[in-house]
Amino acid sequence: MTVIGLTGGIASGKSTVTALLKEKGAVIIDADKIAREIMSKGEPAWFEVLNYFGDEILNDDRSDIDRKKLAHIVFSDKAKLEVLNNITHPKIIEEIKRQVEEYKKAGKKIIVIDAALLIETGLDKIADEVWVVAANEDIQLQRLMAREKDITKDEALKRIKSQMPLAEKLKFADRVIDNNSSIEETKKQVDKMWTKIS
Ligand SMILES: CC(C)(COP(=O)(O)OP(=O)(O)OC[C@H]1O[C@@H](n2cnc3c(N)ncnc32)[C@H](O)[C@@H]1O)[C@@H](O)C(=O)NCCC(=O)NCCS
Ligand SMILES: Nc1ncnc2c1ncn2[C@@H]1O[C@H](COP(=O)(O)OP(=O)(O)OP(=O)(O)O)[C@@H](O)[C@H]1O
Repeated sequence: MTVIGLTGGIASGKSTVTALLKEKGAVIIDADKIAREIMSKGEPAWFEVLNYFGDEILNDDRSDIDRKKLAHIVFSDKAKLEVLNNITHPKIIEEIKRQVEEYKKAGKKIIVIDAALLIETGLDKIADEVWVVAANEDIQLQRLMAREKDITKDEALKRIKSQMPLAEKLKFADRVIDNNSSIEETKKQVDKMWTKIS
């Protein structure tokens, strides 16, 4: 049984790599999905987030948090990002740990935690191995802007800069997947790594 902590900057290719690992039989714990769930309407984080950021972060029919509005606020203001992190991270960490235990009990052999903030949240400590998906900042920016059509270059850069630099992340890496070239090249690296762990 191996717990892999898969990390990398925004749009570095984590989802692309986890999709390949899933095809091979790994189970995936997606931190972004958990973050959305713990902040959905009526959940404790929903109330805490609204309490601090106010109703203006709601969408027009007030049925949900407008993630674009919230992103605009927190990625332009370090202190506010820290408040959001302080509200959400303990809950995300708790849920990820719960899922890891559940999968272990179910006898799953390879468990992957897909989290951009794996190291920042200390979740690397519950992983047997840390894998870093590496993409240079210009590639990250290019792919992020192609994926999120309505994000401005300034917003994209702010989000990239709000994260731990790749060079720092690499210090924690047991394995590195270079995702600067084609998906085919990335797949070859993942295939090789899979044979080593399975
Ligand atoms: C700010 C929010 C509303 C923006 O939502 P949006 O739908 O635009 O983005 P999404 O949640 O899909 O995240 C996309 C990527 O943004 C980056 N990102 C998200 N949160 C953060 C953060 N707190 N700090 C730095 N980067 C972040 C990550 O690379 C992530 O993969 C949302 O990201 C959020 O609630 N973040 C706080 C929770 C968190 O830390 N999530 C990441 C867990 S690893
Ligand atoms: N090697 C590649 N060549 C071309 N495009 C790629 C490659 N790898 C990923 N992409 C594309 O780049 C974008 C970002 O990749 P992906 O969504 O896998 O990154 P991520 O790290 O999971 O992002 P996030 O931090 O937002 O969760 C996607 O649109 C994806 O299809």
